[in-house]
Formats: sequence, C-alpha cells, structure tokens
Amino acid sequence: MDAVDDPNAKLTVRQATKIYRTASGDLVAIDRCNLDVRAREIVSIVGPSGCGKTTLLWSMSGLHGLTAGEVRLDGKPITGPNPEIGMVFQDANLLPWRNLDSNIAFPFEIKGGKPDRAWVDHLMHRVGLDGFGAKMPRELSGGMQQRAALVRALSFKPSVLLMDEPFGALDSFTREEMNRLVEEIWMETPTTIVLITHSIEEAVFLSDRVVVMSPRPGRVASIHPVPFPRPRSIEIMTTREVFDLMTTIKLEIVGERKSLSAPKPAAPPSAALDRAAS
Ligand SMILES: Nc1ncnc2c1ncn2[C@@H]1O[C@H](COP(=O)(O)OP(=O)(O)OP(=O)(O)O)[C@@H](O)[C@H]1O
Repeated sequence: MDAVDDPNAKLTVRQATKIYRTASGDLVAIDRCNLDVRAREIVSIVGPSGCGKTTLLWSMSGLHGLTAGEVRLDGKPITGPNPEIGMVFQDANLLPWRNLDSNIAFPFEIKGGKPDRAWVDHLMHRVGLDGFGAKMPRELSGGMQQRAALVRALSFKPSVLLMDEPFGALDSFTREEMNRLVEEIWMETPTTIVLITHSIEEAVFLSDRVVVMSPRPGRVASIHPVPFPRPRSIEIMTTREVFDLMTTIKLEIVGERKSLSAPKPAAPPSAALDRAAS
C-alpha cells in the first residue's frame, strides 16, 4: 500500500524494510511498509504469525534499525530510543528484587532523574494499584503486573505508546478488563497508541483503525476504520456492525494464511533484496 503523507501524522512509516541476516540466509521480515498513525489515534496491527508485526513495531520504537526506509516521529527520523515513546510488552518485565515503586523509578534512576510522584500516584490509582507500591512482583497476579508495566510506561508521559501483544498472556476476563482500562486512560489522556494483537476483538474494541499485514515479507495489506463510538460498551461490541467488521478482518487474515501455505509462482526479487545484495 503506497501512502501519501498525512498532515496529521504523529508517526510516519515509509518504505520500511527489514532483512535479518541469519545462518541460513537473509530473511525479509517486512518489505516496503507504509503507514501513518495520527496524533491521539489508536491503531492495531494484526496479521498471520510471523508476518513482521513485532519487527515493524520495534522499528517504530527506534530499538531496531531498518535495512531500508524510515520511521518519523513528528516529522523527524527516529534513529534510536526516544523518551517520547513508551513501550509495553507481553511480559511485564518487572525486576523481581524490586518492589513496584522501585520498579517504576528504575528507568528514571538509570537516566539520573526521578518520576513525577503525583503523576505516578494518579496512574497507580487509575489502574487500581493504590497501596500496592511496596509489593514485590511475585506477590502480584499477571494482570496486576501488567497494570504496573502500564504505569511504568506512562510515567514518562510519552506522546506515543507502543504495545506488543500486551495482554496476550492474560485470561480472557482480565484481558477485557485491561482493554477497558486502556480505553478509559486513553480517553482521559489521549496518547498515540500502536498495538499489536492476535485478538481481532481486542483490535476492534480498542482501535480507531485496524491494520492488516500480509504474510512475510510483511506489508500493509489493508486498513479498516473502526467508526464505533466510545466508550465501547458490551452493547456496541455485540452489534451486527462490529460482528461484520471482525468477520471481514478474520477472513482477510485467514485468506492471507492460505496464500502463505499455497505454492507460490516464482516472484521477481523485491527491491529490498536487490538493495541488500548490492
Ligand atoms: N532477530 C531476528 N533474527 C532473525 N529472524 C528474525 C528475528 N526476529 C524476527 N525474525 C523473523 O522475522 C519474521 C517476522 O518476525 P516478527 O516477530 O516480526 O513477526 P510477528 O508477526 O510479530 O510474529 P508473531 O505474530 O508470531 O509474534 C519471522 O519469520 C521471524 O522468525
């Protein structure tokens, strides 16, 4: 999908290509991806396993370099980790020997600073962790650890939050609770959010737009606007329109999977491979 610069874009991905050099040869994970994410928008990225979702998200974070193409934040190329960008992963990644307060303070310590205590207290209250600051990670459920990871990511007041399958390890009830919490926090303090998920329901519940990626090498195959009002109640999520949208996206991904397993005619080498070889 080719893209023209969106004047309201917060994040701009242009011709993003990533080739991993592996022992068995070069692997093109994503190939000329284009995407604009607008300020204060929630965008989910879905697609078949291995299509390059994480690769794309990490390139947005600046933690992984691209082989070709670029990602821009507010028009400026992202070339490394950026304080404007927070991240949440499937694993809460809390240091087991530090309590919650100290886990949240840790990234600030590394940089030689301190978190804004009032803001952290507000976030802890917001996610339902009031009074849990002195608890060790092992004393908390998976859902509570993910809440703490969310507080840690938001404690920097990032303008962009990247979430890599953040609730994938949680049971479905806790996952829905976390989805509602993210929507509530976002409605109070709109941040630009890009979320990777394997759950179409989660993608539709949370997003303003759902991006479907093609099988590897991943490209943006289609983008679906999600026009339903917020907050997205159970009543909204069980309407015919939501069901139809989820079905369309599911069928598209299944179709993409089928095309992945079907024998493919020899394709001309991509521009990315040409570049890598030269
Ligand atoms: N560091 C790496 N070195 C080599 N290959 C890698 C590396 N990271 C990812 N890959 C490969 O790149 C492809 C895309 O991986 P990626 O994790 O981005 O996909 P994904 O869509 O997030 O997958 P999943 O949905 O299964 O989490 C896969 O084939 C994966 O094996």
